[in-house]
Amino acid sequence: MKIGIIGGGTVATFLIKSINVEHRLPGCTVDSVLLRKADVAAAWERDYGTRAFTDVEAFLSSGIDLVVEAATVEAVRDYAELVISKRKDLVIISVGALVDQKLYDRLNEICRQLGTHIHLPSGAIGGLDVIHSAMALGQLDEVSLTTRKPATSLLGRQVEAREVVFDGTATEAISRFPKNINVAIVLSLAGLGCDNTRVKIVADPEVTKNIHTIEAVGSFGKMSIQLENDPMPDNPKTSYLAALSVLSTLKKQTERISIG
Ligand SMILES: NC(=O)C1=CN([C@@H]2O[C@H](COP(=O)(O)OP(=O)(O)OC[C@H]3O[C@@H](n4cnc5c(N)ncnc54)[C@H](OP(=O)(O)O)[C@@H]3O)[C@@H](O)[C@H]2O)C=CC1
Ligand SMILES: O=C([O-])CC(=O)C(=O)O
Repeated sequence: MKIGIIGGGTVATFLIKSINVEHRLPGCTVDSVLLRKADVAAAWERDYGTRAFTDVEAFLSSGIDLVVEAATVEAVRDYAELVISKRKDLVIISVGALVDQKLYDRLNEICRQLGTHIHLPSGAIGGLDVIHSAMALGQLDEVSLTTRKPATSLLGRQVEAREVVFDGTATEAISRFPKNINVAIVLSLAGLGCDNTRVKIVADPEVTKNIHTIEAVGSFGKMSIQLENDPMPDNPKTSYLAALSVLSTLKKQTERISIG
């Protein structure tokens, strides 16, 4: 499988090192990367021997089978439709873009017409399997997410004491914190939707981890899961688990037996 990555930051670098340098996904290579700056593209070609493009059409024509978006919610808005229209499967990690129901419906319809697939990794959280099962008969009553992160990751400044910086719906949460709460949108899409999923975001001067607590109630019973995620050293907003979840999603594409 020939993979193309959009973005050249923390997750993209983790992927190219894991796949092309450490050969963690046999049969897969990152062949192309789409970046915004020519000097960064030149550095990627030099450092990783991959092809790096600043033009999206050239990137999509480079013989890749599947595209991983590892950039921003804006990049999803700009490129997702084009990628799947060229019959490339797409992995989206900046899931927050899909809070836009019109974009979601358009992408879904193109995939249906062309037989392409969009994969949304579980990212920095867990428990989506439970939410999915609960939704099989639509019997999920409540879902909530409480995210506690270092204040500097959320606000770009330190705070004196623990502070609730947001309490509302997933829809509002992602518009306020587009680089910190993509997890709320994947949770919403699996469950009750973005307007019916409660999100609380807490800036904490004490924590060094990204802590996500997910609670759900339905006909199955109750779920409560807490992740205490180690951050990526290069971008503490992003949890290591989020990068691992993209790698795991790619691995699943190569397997014949699906678990979960
Ligand atoms: N679903 C989940 O659970 C999680 C999702 N995320 C999301 O994953 C995404 C990637 O995270 P991370 O790698 O840590 O972020 P980084 O900020 O480290 O990297 C983002 C990269 O994207 C590049 N970029 C931005 N816009 C474009 C564009 N239009 N075309 C090509 N490249 C672009 C930036 O390059 P430059 O600005 O230099 O051009 C930068 O290199 C983020 O949106 C993040 O919020 C993160 C954690 C969890
Ligand atoms: O990585 C995390 O812990 C969560 C995150 O940034 C996001 O969902 O955008």
